[in-house]
Amino acid sequence: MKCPAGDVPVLEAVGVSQEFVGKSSTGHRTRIRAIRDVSLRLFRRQIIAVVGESGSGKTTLARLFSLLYRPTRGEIRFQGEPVRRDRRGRAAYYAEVQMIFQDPFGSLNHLKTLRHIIGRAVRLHTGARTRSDVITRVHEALEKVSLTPPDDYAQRYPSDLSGGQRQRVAIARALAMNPAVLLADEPTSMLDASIRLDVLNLLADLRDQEDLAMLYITHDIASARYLSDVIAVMYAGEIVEQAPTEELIAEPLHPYTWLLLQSAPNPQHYKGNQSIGSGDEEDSEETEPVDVAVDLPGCRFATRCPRAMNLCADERPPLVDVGGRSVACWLHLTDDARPNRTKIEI
Ligand SMILES: Nc1ncnc2c1ncn2[C@@H]1O[C@H](COP(=O)(O)OP(=O)(O)OP(=O)(O)O)[C@@H](O)[C@H]1O
Repeated sequence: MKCPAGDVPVLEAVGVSQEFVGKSSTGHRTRIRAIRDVSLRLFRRQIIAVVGESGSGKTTLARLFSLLYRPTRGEIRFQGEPVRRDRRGRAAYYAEVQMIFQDPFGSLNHLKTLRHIIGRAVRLHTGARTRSDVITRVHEALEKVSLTPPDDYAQRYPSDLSGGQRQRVAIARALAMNPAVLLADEPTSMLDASIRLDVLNLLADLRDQEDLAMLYITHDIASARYLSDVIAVMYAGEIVEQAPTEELIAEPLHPYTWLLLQSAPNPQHYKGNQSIGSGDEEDSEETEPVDVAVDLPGCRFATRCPRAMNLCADERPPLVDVGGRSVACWLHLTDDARPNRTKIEI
């Protein structure tokens, strides 16, 4: 993939794999390869959407970036440097890389006011120490997410707020630390359809106003299209295609991307109205997702792929550069393994 010239990625995964010990569908202990050899580079002011169906490894990738897991292989880098995992290294990282979770209610302490919730984060991760400094930062953060007047909201409890307002509080808490990166794992999936668009618009505005980079994790390719500059499509723990958003939508190269787009709602239907991501899209897939506990030699999508060839079941396609985009599919490799752009028609 083409990258902004000369820039160092603000956040990067380099050849990252994550394995768990779990049970296979037959009940035996087995190695689950949740993420396999994933590399991703996020630049300042860029929004990358990571899209894929349930079980494709999106949350595991977000957890690797939030240091909740130590990768089995590969490394996470911040501003070009491997992330240190000792106490001070983590504290420095969390001051720059903040996470927003799916469930805004679960991630907020119900017994505390917003002033306490956001103020605690301010005291822990910024230089603000005096009461008035902390309150100023809390009010600024509430204003940035349009919870105004801030001194009124600061006295409220999460239970006084709607789902969308709670997600705004979670975003305000993250912003109060002046981070460089937001990791947003399905931030709208538990909200009413009518307020999803508001939260997406807020995230888009914050990228511009706060110079933020964002990793937006979603199963909903429609919202990925709405918000992101680049889409990375994951399938069974691997990135199978990555491209600038409009190029990927206009001309998907991987058959899985093509199928994802076919099952997404018609863009004309949701663009400009409030119905982004009904949440039903992934159910429209009729075939079963691949079992990541089973180690297949070839392409992991081959058993579901309408364009599969004999080769696909035997050999894993590498992720190659095809005209400035990345795709892992034998359809795009010529006999002598040079990348080749083939229009997908299924
Ligand atoms: N702690 C764990 N132990 C064992 N297996 C796990 C663990 N976490 C994830 N997995 C497995 O790794 C694979 C990827 O899971 P992950 O939650 O990252 O996918 P996802 O794309 O985020 O799915 P969803 O949208 O349903 O959350 C799945 O097969 C899952 O069962």
